[in-house]
Amino acid sequence: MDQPPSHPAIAPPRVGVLVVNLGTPDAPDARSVKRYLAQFLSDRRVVEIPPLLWQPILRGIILNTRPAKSAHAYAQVWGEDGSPLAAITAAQARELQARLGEGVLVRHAMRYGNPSIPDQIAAMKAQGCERILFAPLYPQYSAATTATAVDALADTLKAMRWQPAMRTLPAYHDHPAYIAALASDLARQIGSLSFEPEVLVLSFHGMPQRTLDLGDPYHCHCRKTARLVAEELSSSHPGLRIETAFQSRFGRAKWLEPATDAVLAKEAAAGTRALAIAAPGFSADCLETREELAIRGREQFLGAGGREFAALDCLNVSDSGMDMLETLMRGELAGWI
Ligand SMILES: C=CC1=C(C)c2cc3[nH]c(cc4nc(cc5[nH]c(cc1n2)c(C)c5CCC(=O)O)C(CCC(=O)O)=C4C)c(C)c3C=C
Ligand SMILES: [Fe+2]
Ligand SMILES: [Fe+2]
Repeated sequence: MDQPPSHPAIAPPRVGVLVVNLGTPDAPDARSVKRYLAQFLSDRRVVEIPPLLWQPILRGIILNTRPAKSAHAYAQVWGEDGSPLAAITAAQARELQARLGEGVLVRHAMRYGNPSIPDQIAAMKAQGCERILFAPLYPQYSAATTATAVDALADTLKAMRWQPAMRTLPAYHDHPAYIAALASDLARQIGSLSFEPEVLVLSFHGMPQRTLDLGDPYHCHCRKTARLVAEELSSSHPGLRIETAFQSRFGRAKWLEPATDAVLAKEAAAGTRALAIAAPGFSADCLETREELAIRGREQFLGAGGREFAALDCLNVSDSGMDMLETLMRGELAGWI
């Protein structure tokens, strides 16, 4: 029988992967932070207060006070390659590109700030991507993170005549590859500490309690991640107690509890001397891990009587972290590559 004709001259449609994270200011100064916070905190998925009430508070108070304070915090963690969140997200995209090979174009975008989602989708389309996997790197789904990133994608597509076909990466809070990556990376980091922690605190970014009451799955996703990681770690570290907490409270409303700073103070007061803290909900180290946990968390714990403290790294571009991201992306790209 004749072989079916091959068409070497016709290149297959190019597939793209756009990894997305929250975003960060362009520079650690009050002006840049103000621009970033104005965009971030005007997002109605993030602050669910009617704009007629919220915008005067935001423009009249918050944007006149917070940028200077936050810029000081950013300056403490800013590296030679800029904001840790930006540098690590870019590195994750480069590493994924190397792993997925030439048939797939990998880029990164930020929900707030740069590089923006519309700019990156347009650039990928211009480079021939007719199919794009949109991958917000939030393991736990929330409307304030995952949904708003997908909203920005939808707005982008709405303005395009010739849209690429899209898939979005689902939450992966209980994906076996994610749990295994966390358990092995945390075990590796704990094993290389100069002390043995009595407690490992798993600190997730907080959300208003109201979002849980309204049906946002974020809190349940965080709890499930913590339970699964604790189960995996219990075999390698049977004596290690694991606690879950929620950090970064913003505003006056009630947020998810227990609050990380309260847990650190309570542990020290109860006699815990050696403690490690990790932030499994952040795929890249950022202000909230390097400043809030590693600097202020340390001060809180040691100031309340603790002796040994370690803030562990996020998965970032570790081998286990990148193995996990490659597994997730290949799973979603099935049938496309
Ligand atoms: C990982 C998930 C995140 C959730 C959920 C989240 C909710 C959330 N955040 C704020 C307010 C702020 N967050 C800020 C920084 C920040 N938040 C996340 C992630 C989540 N936020 C990250 C990765 C970062 C770090 C960004 C960086 O540049 O490194 C900030 C800015 C910093 C500051 O001024 O403190 C604010 C403000 C709300 C209100 C919210 C839930 C509704
Ligand atoms: Fe946040
Ligand atoms: Fe914070």
